[in-house]
Amino acid sequence: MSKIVVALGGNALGNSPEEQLKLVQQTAASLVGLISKGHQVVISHGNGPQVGTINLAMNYAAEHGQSPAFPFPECGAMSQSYIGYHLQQSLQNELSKNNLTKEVVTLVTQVEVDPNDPAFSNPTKPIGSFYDKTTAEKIAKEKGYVFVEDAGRGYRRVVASPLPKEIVEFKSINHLIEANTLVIAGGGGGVPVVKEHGNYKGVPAVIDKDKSSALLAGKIAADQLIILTAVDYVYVNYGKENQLALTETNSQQLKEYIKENQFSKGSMLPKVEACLNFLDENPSGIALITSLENLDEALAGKIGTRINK
Ligand SMILES: Nc1ncnc2c1ncn2[C@@H]1O[C@H](COP(=O)(O)OP(=O)(O)O)[C@@H](O)[C@H]1O
Ligand SMILES: NC(=O)OP(=O)(O)O
Repeated sequence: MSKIVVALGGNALGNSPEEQLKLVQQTAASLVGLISKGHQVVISHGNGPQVGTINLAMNYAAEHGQSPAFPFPECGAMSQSYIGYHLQQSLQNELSKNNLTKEVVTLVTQVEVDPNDPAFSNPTKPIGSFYDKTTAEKIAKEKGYVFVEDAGRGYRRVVASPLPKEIVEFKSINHLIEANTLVIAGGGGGVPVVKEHGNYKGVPAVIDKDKSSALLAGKIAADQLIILTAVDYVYVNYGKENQLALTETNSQQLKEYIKENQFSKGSMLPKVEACLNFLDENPSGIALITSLENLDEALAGKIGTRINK
């Protein structure tokens, strides 16, 4: 039996609640397949597009006098319950279909960050929709948001993405795992909080969920970290004619590729860094980066980038 942390990419979860539910249902079938083989699975997920959409909607309602203003950390918490609800329901239905008895729970998770993290003055985390350059420039002017080009897919608003330091609810997550409950935790990387005079306080940022998932995987001594996104492999020379899929690789080789700037900031780079962090914590572990839609094929060893220490 292996202990496996599976992190679902926010961008791989579609563009609407309907698309997301369909993709989550499909992934739930693969995850329950793992559980039925006796593996212990812990689930986390991203929230980039979702928290951006929630924030946009809340700001719009507030600007039109139809709702009070909702701070950014509250939007992060909403994204955890929105995605957690889809995951929870899909997993419950799939477990029941397979005659498996297991509790499923989503834990609203706060993750402590350093208030002096330099990330607060250098936004890198893409959130919300993709825009063309002209529209992005117009919104940036109107709202003061920062936009960047995101891995060849268009322009997106970026927010600060401080490093995760501590998972506030870690003990509860661990109790639930030990009680054989299927836990969904650390959604959207966790709602970022700082400690002020001994009290936690939410801060406007989006923690990279791959980094939080790696932290969680290290803390529970997971054997595997599986990062599910929109591409089947990590590539070198991504998007170029000589693009090459990495099937088996290791920390040393990936560090060399990072030096060559092979992985885009705010998308593939944090995933690769998260895998390196996990393998530093657990050198006998395995990290896998592959697509959400083809998880079964990846679990069968047919696709995906496998990373060893
Ligand atoms: N070297 C690379 N190999 C594979 N994908 C890359 C690479 N560089 C950038 N990407 C982009 O990174 C994306 C995954 O990051 P992102 O969309 O932020 O993930 P998530 O699914 O966690 O939301 C891929 O869909 C791809 O567009
Ligand atoms: N929070 C986070 O890392 O989200 P994505 O997976 O959507 O980038």
